[in-house]
This record gives sequence, C-alpha cells and structure tokens, in this order.
Amino acid sequence: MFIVTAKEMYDIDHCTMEKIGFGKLLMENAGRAVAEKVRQKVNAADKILIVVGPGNNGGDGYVIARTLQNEQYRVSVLQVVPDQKLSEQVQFFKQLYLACNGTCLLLDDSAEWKQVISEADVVIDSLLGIGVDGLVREPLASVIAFINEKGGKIVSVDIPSGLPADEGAEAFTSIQADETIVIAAPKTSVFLPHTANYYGNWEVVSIGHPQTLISENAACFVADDVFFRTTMPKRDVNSHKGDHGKGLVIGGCDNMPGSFAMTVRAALRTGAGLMTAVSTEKVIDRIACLSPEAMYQIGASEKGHLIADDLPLDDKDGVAFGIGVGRETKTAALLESVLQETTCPLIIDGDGLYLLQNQLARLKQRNEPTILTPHMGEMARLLEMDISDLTRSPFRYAREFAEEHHVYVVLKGKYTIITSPDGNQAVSTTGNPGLAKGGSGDVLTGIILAMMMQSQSIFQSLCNACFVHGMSADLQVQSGHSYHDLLATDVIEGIASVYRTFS
Ligand SMILES: NC(=O)C1=CN([C@@H]2O[C@H](COP(=O)(O)OP(=O)(O)OC[C@H]3O[C@@H](n4cnc5c(N)ncnc54)[C@H](OP(=O)(O)O)[C@@H]3O)[C@@H](O)[C@H]2O)[C@@H](O)CC1
Ligand SMILES: Nc1ncnc2c1ncn2[C@@H]1O[C@H](COP(=O)(O)OP(=O)(O)O)[C@@H](O)[C@H]1O
Ligand SMILES: [K+]
Repeated sequence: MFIVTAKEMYDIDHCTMEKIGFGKLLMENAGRAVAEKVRQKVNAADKILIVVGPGNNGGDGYVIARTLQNEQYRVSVLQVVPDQKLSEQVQFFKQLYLACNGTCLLLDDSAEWKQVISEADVVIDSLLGIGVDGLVREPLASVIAFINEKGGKIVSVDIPSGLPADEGAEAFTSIQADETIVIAAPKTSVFLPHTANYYGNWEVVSIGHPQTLISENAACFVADDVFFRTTMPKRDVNSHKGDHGKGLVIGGCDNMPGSFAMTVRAALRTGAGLMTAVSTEKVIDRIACLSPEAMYQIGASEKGHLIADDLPLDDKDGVAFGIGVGRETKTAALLESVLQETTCPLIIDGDGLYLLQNQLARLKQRNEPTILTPHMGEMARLLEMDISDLTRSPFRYAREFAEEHHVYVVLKGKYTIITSPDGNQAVSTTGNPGLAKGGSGDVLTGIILAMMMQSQSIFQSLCNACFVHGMSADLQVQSGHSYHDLLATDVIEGIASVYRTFS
C-alpha cells in the first residue's frame, strides 16, 4: 500500500482523468466505492445525512447520495455552499442525484440545518477533501463544530474535513470522524501523531487508478504483509549457521542487565546464525542463562559500565550498540571506537543514541551502513529541537537527518517511519499499545540485527523487522494476552507465530 501527499494524489488523479481519459468516471467510482463501505456500516432504518462542500469531495458526496438513494436508504443532502460554487462536474453529479428524487437542503440563515444534523443517525462528511487550505472558514467551520458536537456516527470521505493531508500544519479545525473511507491511498496525515486520531478507524478503497501510476508517484509506502511475504528472508535447506549471520550485541551495565538480554534473545528467535554478546562481568553472570545459545564475552568496565576496549568486531555481519549501556562519559569512548572500527552494518539504539549526541560527525565517515532507532524523544534530542515540532513533521525531519548523516533512521512510534540515507521512506503499521512499555524497543533492535544479516537489503530488513515486531505483539494480543499484560519477552516468543503465519 502506498502513502501519498496531496500533490502526489492530485498528479495521480490528473493523469488518470486527463491523460488516460477516465474523466467523470473517477468520481463515480469514488462515490460508489465509498457507498459500498457505508452500506456495511449503517442499518436500513438509519437516517443518513450527506454534508456536501464546495469541492470535488462534495462531488463524491453526491455520488454516494445517489447510490444509497437508489437502494432505498433514508438519504438526504445538506449542501453548505451555493450552487455557483460547485464545479461543472459536481453540478453534473448533483443533477443526477436530484433526477433520482434526491432531496437537498441548502445552508442558509435558518436553523433547519442544525436540526437535520441533530436528527441524523449517520453523517457522511463530504465537506472538504485534500484541497483544504489553512484554517476552515465560515460557514464550514460552524458546520464542522456542530457535526462534531451533535452528529451521530460520522463517516468521513477520503479525509476528515478540515484536516490537512500533509505534515507540517500547526493549527487546523477538523471533523472528528468515527470512520474514514480513504480514497485510493492513505494521505500522510493518517500516520502523524497529532492528526491520526481524527480519522477514527480508516480503510482504503480502490477506485480504478492504474496501480503503476500510484506506485510511480508515491514516495512512501506501508511495509505490510504483502511486502513481508515477498521480501522476508528465505531459509535454504542446505544452509549452515554461517549463512544467517554472525551478530554482536554490545550493551548492558550492572544496574541494567535485562534489556540487553532481550535484544540477544530476540535476535536468536528471529533467525540469527551466531550471536555474541559483550557486557560487564556482572551482567553476563546474570543473563547468560537466559540465552544459552549465545556466546558471551566480558568487556572492560569501570564502576559497572563498559569502557573503551578491544572488541571482537572483525568477523561480524552485524553489530548492535547501546542497549542498556548507560550514559557514562567513558562509555562514549567505547562508542567512538565502535563507530570507527565496525566494518559491517551497525545499529545504535537506546543509551547509544544519547552517547552519539556529541559524535554525530563520525556517522558520515563510516563506509558501512549505520542504523539509528530513536523514539520521538530520542530523535528530538538528536535534532536538538522541540518534540512537538518533530511530531508535526516526522517524515521531513527523519529524511533530512538520514540524508545529512548518511544513516538509516527507524523513528519509532504507533506508526514507525523507516528512512534510508537516500530518502526512501516506509511506514510500519503493525503493533498495538501493549508495546508501550519498557523493553519493547530492545526487542526490536534484536529483530533488526537478525533481519539485516539474512539476505535482504538493509531497507527491506528494517521494514520487515518492524513488521515482525508489531505483528508478534498483535498475534499475542489475539491469542491470550492483552494490551495491559503484554511484556517485551512475550513479543520475543510471539516471533514464532509470525514466522509460522508466513511459512
Ligand atoms: N479530481 C477528481 O475528480 C477526484 C477527486 N476526488 C475527491 O476530491 C477531493 C479533492 O477535491 P478538491 O481538490 O476539489 O478539494 P476539496 O477539499 O474537496 O475542496 C476544495 C475547495 O474547498 C474550499 N476550501 C479550501 N480550503 C478551505 C478552507 N480552509 N475553508 C473553507 N473552504 C475551503 C475551496 O473553495 P473556495 O471556497 O476557496 O472557492 C476549495 O476550492 C479528494 O479529497 C477526493 O475526495 C475523488 O473523487 C477522485 C476524483
Ligand atoms: N501504541 C503503540 N502502538 C504500536 N507500537 C508501539 C506503541 N507504543 C510503542 N510501540 C512500539 O514499541 C517500541 C518501543 O520502543 P522504545 O520506546 O525504544 O522502548 P524501550 O526503549 O523502552 O524498549 C517501538 O518499536 C514502538 O514502535
Ligand atoms: K471529507
């Protein structure tokens, strides 16, 4: 599934309608596809009100109205702008609706519009689509406020009206939808922390655009089950352990042994061939029994924290640094040598990202891929910016950072954004609030380490690791666990169910 900006969607629509010659058929398809979904969400006796705005989103509304009217649903339309505002195409669909005995109320000064909204069981929101520009003006702003307050179930067409399609908006007025039927491809705002909730539950309908046109125009995609199935690492029956990667995890400190242990175990469960773990003596004493399959090496330490040392970096296929390693200045010197001496892909996570703050310039000097796995707070710190500015434009800031420092960035959250050094981006949508607990990220790092050592591109392996991590949590919640009790260690055990689903 592809993710589009407003501009990309307009280019796709334009090409489909003008160059390929779909013309009005595209809006007809859009309205019918949405009507089909609406049918599944309403009861036969429901009063359905379709609120129609000035643009093509309103045109979709007239097609939906006609389709449902012809199927004997209890439909009416509230048009919030005078007819002169409607484009020729929208006028055309309005006339078709009226010719099917459809009824249409125009918004005027009387209070009748408030009454029809209050009486509706279902409001279909066709006020504004991706063409919204700035804060919603009157009279639409009042209509939106009233629908939010008094409307029954709200189903938005394409996008909740008033919500910007793209990232970056600081202020907006929006419909708060219960459901959104997204046309053709999800828009960026589906995935932003401060706008996602306005969509309610969302699903996408296809309306006949050529798929190649969407894939050629969209810069970003959802790393979904289809992607995983086609790119997941395959296991050759004749393979041996060396074929599946020799991984190294450097982390832990005396008062944080657990997180590091989960990374090691998650890497083994994901299919790493050989795992070595370096930590302090105390940590290894305590955690080695949790993954007897791994090899352990004691690193030099001072006061319970790792310090600069000769590490077994030479023959490795992947290294992860930083999980539970602490924030001591002397540990930063260890990161410095890891950055310089690691000649294979290197993941920096957790405290490693904190220690990296003063060494960002070293990233560009590396010849092998470097992967950073920050959550929003860690990313904001790396960028030295306010977290609210970052969450408004996470795609942009992740891309700029990845391009500037030549790194892959896995920006973690409900929707995790994966960015490559050349600016390619994907979103992982699996996972649930059960993951919002300490330790989940440590498990993800282990999964990433194992994935990237098993014959995929780094970008694919990051997408697939995030997919597996979230899907493991989803399957665990479907089969006995809940958002409340799910633990990071359960996510490690759930990896088995993910692989079984796809093998
Ligand atoms: N192309 C097609 O055939 C297809 C398009 N499709 C559908 O069309 C949608 C995009 O259509 P669109 O471009 O007409 O944008 P849309 O948001 O409906 O209206 C924009 C108008 O709203 C107004 N307005 C803007 N900002 C405002 C504000 N702040 N406050 C108040 N008013 C504001 C402004 O009008 P103004 O008042 O400035 O004259 C502007 O002209 C898309 O989401 C999808 O649903 C699908 O059916 C597939 C086929
Ligand atoms: N509400 C949520 N829905 C889906 N995934 C989530 C949610 N909350 C957290 N996650 C995932 O859980 C992981 C948390 O990582 P992180 O914040 O680094 O945790 P920690 O450092 O405590 O292990 C990330 O992969 C993130 O995407
Ligand atoms: K809408």
